Amino acid sequence: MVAIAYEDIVKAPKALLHDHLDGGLRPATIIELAAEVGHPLPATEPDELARWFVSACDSGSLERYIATFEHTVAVMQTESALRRVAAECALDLADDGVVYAEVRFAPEQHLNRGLTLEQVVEAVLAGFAEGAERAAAAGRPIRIGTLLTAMRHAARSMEIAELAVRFRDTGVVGFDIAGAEAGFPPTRHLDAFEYLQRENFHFTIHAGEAFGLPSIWQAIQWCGADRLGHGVRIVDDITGGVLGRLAAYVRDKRIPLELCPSSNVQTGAAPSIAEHPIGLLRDLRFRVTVNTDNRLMSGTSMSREMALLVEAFGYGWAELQWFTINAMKSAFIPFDERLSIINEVIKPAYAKLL
Ligand SMILES: O=c1[nH]cnc2c1ncn2[C@H]1C[C@H](O)[C@@H](CO)O1
Ligand SMILES: [Zn+2]
Repeated sequence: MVAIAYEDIVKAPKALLHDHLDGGLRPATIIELAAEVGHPLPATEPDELARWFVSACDSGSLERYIATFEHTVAVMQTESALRRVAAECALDLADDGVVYAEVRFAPEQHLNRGLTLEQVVEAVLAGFAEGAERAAAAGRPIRIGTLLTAMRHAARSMEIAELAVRFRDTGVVGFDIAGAEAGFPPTRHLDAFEYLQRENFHFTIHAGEAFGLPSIWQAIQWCGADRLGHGVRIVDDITGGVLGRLAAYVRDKRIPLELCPSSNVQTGAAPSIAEHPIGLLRDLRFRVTVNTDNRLMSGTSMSREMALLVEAFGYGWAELQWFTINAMKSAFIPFDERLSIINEVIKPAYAKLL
């Protein structure tokens, strides 16, 4: 098999479903914005700060990993900062060859300097639009959908779900809950999920990352999640290649798994990339997608995640196309729009590579 060059992975179109806005800031931007608001940082030089995030997140604990977001959330408290961070996010993803991305963030975390929830969402949407416009002008078109996240330890999920529905025609394509998983089961937010179902809206739930099967079961069978954020611990219901009832349900219903290999190794959800359950789940034909989670905290990108899998599992273009089409099929934008990206952008590009 011919080895795949990293530059070629960058050029190939990729689709990303699980990326946090506050987990993907440019280190230099954090430093500039922190200076403006007087927020103290653990490092003051971009490369050093980048290394600090990755090593602080390498602890094997989701809670300690999430604690590092203190430094990104602190500098995302004004309309101009939110707009800039969102625009740079769109540009960075487009530069990495991402043609479709769903980027999520929790509006409730950006109210410390007096913004309203609406102002926060409007600023981020304006930033994505600006970034996507600049990327298209540079010859790298990208479509970005926004997901609004509610924090699972807090009690604002209903309010955030209503906010998401209010912005459904202006760029918000779905809803999510995130934050520490152990002790905060999805059913805590059942009213929000039931509301979203009545509204015919889409949502994913972080589940099966730091907690196991009960979390996945609740997310799907109680809350009605369209997709699983991570969902990697579904392997606990697979023994010797034999699927238990929950794993069988997830596979039979083609429930998309938003797998995030590097992030999972950092938080201890997987021992290494080579031993990541993505290998098994792909072999068993689950609806597997590859994602970044937090590019800053993992020092990663979509191309890097793909390259790590190529190296660890010997994947070729056929597998990379499969992951990409799986993600595009599982996106929260309308079916006809998904199909046109698959048929007009993804398939023609991979046809030249296969
Ligand atoms: O992988 C994750 N699991 C649970 N929560 C997460 C993960 N990555 C980021 N978060 C949290 C921290 C962010 O501040 C929040 C919204 O993006 O979501
Ligand atoms: Zn996440």
